[in-house]
Amino acid sequence: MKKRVLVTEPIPKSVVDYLEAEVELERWSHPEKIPKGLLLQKIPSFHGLITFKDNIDQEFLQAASQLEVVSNISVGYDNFDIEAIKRSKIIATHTPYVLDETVADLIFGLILATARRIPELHQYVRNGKWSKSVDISLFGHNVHHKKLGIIGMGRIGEKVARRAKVGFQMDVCYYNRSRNHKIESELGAHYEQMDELLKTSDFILLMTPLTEQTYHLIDYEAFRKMKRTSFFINASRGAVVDEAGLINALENQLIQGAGLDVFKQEPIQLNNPLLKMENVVTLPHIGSATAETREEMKLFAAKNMLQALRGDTPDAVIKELN
Ligand SMILES: NC(=O)C1=CN([C@@H]2O[C@H](COP(=O)(O)OP(=O)(O)OC[C@H]3O[C@@H](n4cnc5c(N)ncnc54)[C@H](OP(=O)(O)O)[C@@H]3O)[C@@H](O)[C@H]2O)C=CC1
Ligand SMILES: O=CC(=O)O
Repeated sequence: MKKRVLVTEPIPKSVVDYLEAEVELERWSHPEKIPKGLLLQKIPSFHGLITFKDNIDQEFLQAASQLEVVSNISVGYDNFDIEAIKRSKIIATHTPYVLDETVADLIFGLILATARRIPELHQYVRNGKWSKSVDISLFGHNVHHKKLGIIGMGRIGEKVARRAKVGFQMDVCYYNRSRNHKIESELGAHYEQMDELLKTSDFILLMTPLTEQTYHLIDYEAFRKMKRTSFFINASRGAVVDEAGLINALENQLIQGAGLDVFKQEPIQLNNPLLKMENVVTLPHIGSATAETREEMKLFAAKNMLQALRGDTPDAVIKELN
């Protein structure tokens, strides 16, 4: 008898066909997330779950009596309670590498949009304000040859560093808990302690995972150390920043602007003060959201699932569970 897999995110036909060759599939294909109650009701009859952002917590795991594998369609897995999964012996996988270039492209888009004020000027043209040469008060700032500080120089950070060094001749420094010797020797990016990076960078990119250690890693005190002319970019997870501290820092002009793909609460609430600030560019968590890359991520998640259900080691088991 075929094993049963539940997929709670829309997937393309190619991935459906790939999975159905080996397993019996049930799909939740609505644009809105599956309600938690319904997921808990359904999950006892499944061996596998392919998910995008469902919370895989203790309550879910208790209900998932036959579950063997949970496969996340994303590289970040802060929606997983890793300690609870360890105790359950369920295999958990994610989708690293396939999205790195795409997310790095988006991050450069955010850097450029923020420094060159692209959304604001786009609106200026559309609102019919372009009647003479653009006033100096609307000029942006250079990106090329500036200093980029990356907090979290991992797979995606490296791709951003490459773009910054090769395409924009930027001075790139980074902070991690451990040294990334490859990026130092290949690109000449240099390691700096966090304080030094905060004090000297023109652009500060946050690219760590969200963990207990990184929760509110950047708070008001961190913004106080940054240059008043600096731009803060976050494409990691909203909770790696203390969002109230960021709002405060922007209101007090401790930094010049921010480019944000991720927020404390997603979707963002419309009364969030960040949405009223001209010097803040906001995106709806779309780092990996191109048609090509999302399809590749879904295929990768499906491969991880089938490998695990066959008893093989999946290509991308979450490292704490390896
Ligand atoms: N906006 C979007 O759409 C997307 C967001 N993301 C987010 O980006 C994150 C990073 O992805 P990826 O590059 O693949 O991950 P990696 O694991 O490859 O890189 C993460 C880096 O963060 C560093 N890091 C981890 N913990 C700390 C810490 N406490 N202090 C300082 N540095 C730390 C790690 O170095 P070390 O261990 O040496 O400290 C590592 O270099 C994902 O977890 C996800 O949350 C990912 C894809 C798309
Ligand atoms: O945020 C997206 C991810 O892949 O992580």
